[in-house]
Amino acid sequence: TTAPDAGNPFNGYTIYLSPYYADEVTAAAAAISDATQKAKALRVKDIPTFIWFDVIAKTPQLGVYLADADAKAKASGEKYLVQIVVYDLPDRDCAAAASNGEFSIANNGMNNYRRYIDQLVAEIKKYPDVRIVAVIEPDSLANLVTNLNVAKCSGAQDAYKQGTTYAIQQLNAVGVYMYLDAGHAGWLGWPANLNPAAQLFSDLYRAAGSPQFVRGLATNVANYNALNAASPDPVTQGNPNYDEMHFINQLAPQLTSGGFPAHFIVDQGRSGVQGLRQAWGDWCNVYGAGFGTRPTLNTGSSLIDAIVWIKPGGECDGTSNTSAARYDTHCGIASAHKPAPEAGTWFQAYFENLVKNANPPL
Ligand SMILES: O=[N+]([O-])c1ccc(O[C@@H]2O[C@H](CO)[C@@H](O[C@@H]3O[C@H](CO)[C@@H](O[C@@H]4O[C@H](CO)[C@@H](O)[C@H](O)[C@H]4O)[C@H](O)[C@H]3O)[C@H](O)[C@H]2O)cc1
Ligand SMILES: [Mg+2]
Repeated sequence: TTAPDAGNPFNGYTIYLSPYYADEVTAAAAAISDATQKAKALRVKDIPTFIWFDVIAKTPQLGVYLADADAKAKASGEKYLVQIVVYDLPDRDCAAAASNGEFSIANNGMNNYRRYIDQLVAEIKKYPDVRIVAVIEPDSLANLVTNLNVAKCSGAQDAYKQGTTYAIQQLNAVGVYMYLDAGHAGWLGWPANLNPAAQLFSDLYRAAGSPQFVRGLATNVANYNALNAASPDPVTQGNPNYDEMHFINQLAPQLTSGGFPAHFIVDQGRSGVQGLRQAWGDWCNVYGAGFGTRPTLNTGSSLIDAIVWIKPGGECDGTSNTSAARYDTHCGIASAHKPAPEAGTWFQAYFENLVKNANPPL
């Protein structure tokens, strides 16, 4: 492959709008009777989100999106960038129940995962003119920092490291710009977690051969923290890194000294409203959340390439059905909007609140 362009990979690119999410939003708006809210909801169609490849069956769809972006680029003369999330490790989401994936380590999981990555790579190879930015495996390495006391996480440690290494090496070979998932300020941002996190990320990066297309880390994926909080949310009490900016400013130099000169992208898709949670660890369908700062390269920090919307607002975090196989107690607590459908499926009431509570307003 060619070497990566220096600097911010988003610079000069038109971000491809996910047709999948656009269809979800169109259907959602159709179900809203209030004219003002309906109009606001429809505006979300034009806001770029990341496309999640959470099952191997979706991998051929990447080729469809890349072909579409390629055609749009050739028709308009613009350069197109497609935002994806790679999210299918075996024993996925090891500290929770809500987003458990299709592959298990015990059942040929590593071979299946390599096949999943290989299928993404095969689609990517067909469209060399379309730029891809990928967030790599939300909730994987972060769980190895704080949850090795959870049996499923300690059991998944090698698979997560080997799987992530395979993914970044294979995607690097086809020029995909990558940001590894790094939890958020309320997870790895606690002072006690910072150095272990920096150690884990930089060790893995160097052991993989410092892949040149690995640009850095993604933070706050599917979480609700402010990038720059006007004042610390009460639940952050005790953590001086009370927002993503503080977390990033503390983490970046430790990564650089570990040989990983990381830049960042920060999810603000559901960060419009602060002060919602009973506890900072509340992550499931937090009630009252609003769409946050619109995606932009005007981030206010040379460490941050872009503010982005990674978790598509309206897609559920997890079911509130206590008898469901993937029921996680975090989706049944006071902070959580109930009743909620299965993770990844459309949560209409939640979406309507995101629209209503959007800050800045839609
Ligand atoms: O003051 N002190 O002295 C002190 C001492 C120790 C402290 O411990 C810290 O407490 C934190 C909670 O405050 C914990 O952070 C939570 O960890 C969970 C995983 O275990 C995360 O859950 C994931 O969230 C994802 C979406 O983000 C979901 O997609 C995914 O399914 C879901 O699993 C939460 O976000 C995240 O907020 C830290 O681990 C923990 O180390 C804290 C303070
Ligand atoms: Mg999840």
